[in-house]
Formats: sequence, C-alpha cells, structure tokens
Amino acid sequence: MEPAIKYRLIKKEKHTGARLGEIVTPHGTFKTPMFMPVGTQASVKTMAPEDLKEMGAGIILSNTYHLWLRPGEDIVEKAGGLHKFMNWDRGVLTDSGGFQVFSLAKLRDISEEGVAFKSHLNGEKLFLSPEKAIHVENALGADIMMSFDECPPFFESYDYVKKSVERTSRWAERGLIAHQNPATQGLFGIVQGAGFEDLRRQSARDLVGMDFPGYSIGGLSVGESKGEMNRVLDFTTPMLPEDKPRYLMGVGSPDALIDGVIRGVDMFDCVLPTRIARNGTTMTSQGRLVVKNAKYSEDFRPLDPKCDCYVCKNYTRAYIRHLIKADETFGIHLTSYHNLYFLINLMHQVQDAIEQDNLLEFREAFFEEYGYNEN
Ligand SMILES: NCc1cc(CSc2ccccc2)c2nc(N)[nH]c(=O)c2c1
Repeated sequence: MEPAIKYRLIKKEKHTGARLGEIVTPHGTFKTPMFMPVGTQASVKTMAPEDLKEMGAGIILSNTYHLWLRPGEDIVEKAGGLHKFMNWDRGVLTDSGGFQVFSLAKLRDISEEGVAFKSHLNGEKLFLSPEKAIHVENALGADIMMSFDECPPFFESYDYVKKSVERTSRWAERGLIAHQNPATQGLFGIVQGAGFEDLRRQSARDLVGMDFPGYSIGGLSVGESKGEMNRVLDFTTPMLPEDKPRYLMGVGSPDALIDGVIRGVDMFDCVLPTRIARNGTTMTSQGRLVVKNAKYSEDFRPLDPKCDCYVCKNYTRAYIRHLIKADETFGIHLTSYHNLYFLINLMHQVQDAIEQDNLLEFREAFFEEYGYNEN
C-alpha cells in the first residue's frame, strides 16, 4: 500500500548534517527544512487561511487534546475532518495529546494503560490511552499524526526515563495497531530519552524497528539549555533513517531552528511567534523589537526594513504600536503575521544556504545581525 507520507532527500549540505528535502502529503508537497505554524484549537490565532497561504505556510498544527475536549472529535469528523472544518486545503499535523495532558491538565495519573486526568476546562475526569489518542487523530483527519508518548522532565532520573521510554515504545506499537487510516494519514513515532544517549538509542531503535513514515524528536525544549538540546540532537538525529523526515517538537527560536537544521532536523513548530506577538514583541533581522515601546511612537519605518512581508510593506512601527496600545486586535494580527512570516522565510533562506553549501556562513551572518552571542 502507498504510504500517506513520503520524504524525498534532495541534497545534503556539504559541511553540516543539514538536508534539503520534500515531504509529500495527501494535501500537497512541501520543501524542507520548514517551520509549521501552530493552530492549537483549529485556528492559527488571528490568521485566516488566505494569510497563511500568502506567507507561505505549508503544514499547520492542531491539538488532539484541545479538540477532543472542545468541540469533540465527533463534531470535527461530521464536518468532514479538520481540513474542511478550518477551510485549509494544505497540510495538517496533530499532536497526540499526552504532552498537553502533562502541561495543562490537573491531577493526572500515568499507568501502562494511559493517563487519567481532570479536564482543564471543567474538571471532568478523563482517560487518554494510545488507542483513544489515535482514534481521535483518525477522526480529526490530519495528514500527519503523532504517536501517544510521555515527555519525561529533562532532569528526571535515569531509571524513571528508562521505564518511560520503554512504555512510550509499547504505546507506539499499540497506536500502530489502532491506526485506522495508514493510507491517508501518516503516523510518526516520537523518540524520547531525555539527555541520556543510550536511552535515546533504545527509543530510536524500538521505533525505527516499527518502520514509521517519519520520526519526531520529543522531550526537548522542556527547560534544558540550548547547549544541552544541541548535544542531544548531535547523537539522536544520526540514529534515524536518512530517507524519513525528522520533526523536532516545540522548538522555534531562530537560533534553535538554524542549529536544529545543521543537526539534520527537517520540521519545526513552536507557539513562540504568535505568543510573543500578543504582547507586541516581534522578531526582526536585527533581533527582537518590542513595538509597543514608547520610542517607536513616531517611528514610521516597517517592523523590519529587510523584511518583504505584507505587514512590513504596508504598515509602520508607529501604527502597529498605536494599535497594540489601543487594544485593537488588528495590531496583534499584524505582529503575528510578521513573526510567522519571519520564521517561514528564515527556513526558505536556510534552504537556499543548503543549496549553496554555505549554511555555516549564513548562520554566522544571521547570528551576528540578530545579536546572538555564543556564550
Ligand atoms: N516543548 C517540546 C515538546 C512539545 C510538544 C508539542 S508539539 C505540538 C504542539 C501543538 C500541536 C502539534 C504539536 C511535544 N509533544 C509530544 N507529543 N511529545 C513531546 O515530547 C513534546 C515536546
């Protein structure tokens, strides 16, 4: 049977582990490395599908946990699935919900069967198992689904993480068995193991043995340093097959994206661009710019003079500052649009650098201008 998701490796960058590739989905083919906007509750906050297309978004993300609780997967299924529900005809990826249970729900209890918890919305007692998570993801109809996993705290004990990795591998197996639509929905395995190289190897070996169409790297960007994250990526991505996509979950600052690509990561997501936009913080080629600061009240330049996005071509810092200060939601629309474009466009620039085998020079120039320092 034809798999729902295929990856094509186009070119390896000469001096790093970076790859130029394409991910083929039932809703289109998209070049990698790529940044994927997060639309937790079936909407990328303040963005219409037309905005997302105009900025070059290919795959957007939604959350099984949130949509299961509200409006319920049965309503989305009756609507014809997430693509129809959201009026989005490109790619959709859903997380499996386990991570959100641990980051949002109260009173949870984890067992071999799954996770018991109380809804963060109304305190209702609920239970999420690998089978239930896969059932909800099948009903939502995303092109790419995540296996049900546990994301252990990065600084947990070796013994706890070892037991957690072994259970996550058993959950992944159960998810594969429960998966109803492998021809139209690609299921990714999620590699865990915190900062332990042998546990990452055990997790990768278990999952690669199950032959998933793609692999996510979980359990990172959960409070560890960037150096630690890069150290784990250095030994984890080589454990994964070259002919499958690698997705680093929940990582999205500009420096982390570039350093992840250098280490062989193809797909990224993060709530950062829309989250910081809501308080008027924007990403520019010269670093972060908090547009609501008084010093921009008569600054009639674009957010980023080097940016060619719709916002930077049509609006000024003074106007956007005014809207944010006046609580005009259009202001948040403009900062969100620009931030999302900034990361999507950054990945396009990285693709060019891989093509030209000068990704390290690109990194150096970008870090210098953005104001990142190595220590
Ligand atoms: N902060 C890192 C992070 C983020 C997410 C969420 S990624 C996401 C968010 C919204 C929608 C789709 C995917 C994770 N999800 C899972 N399943 N496992 C992890 O280890 C993990 C780690």
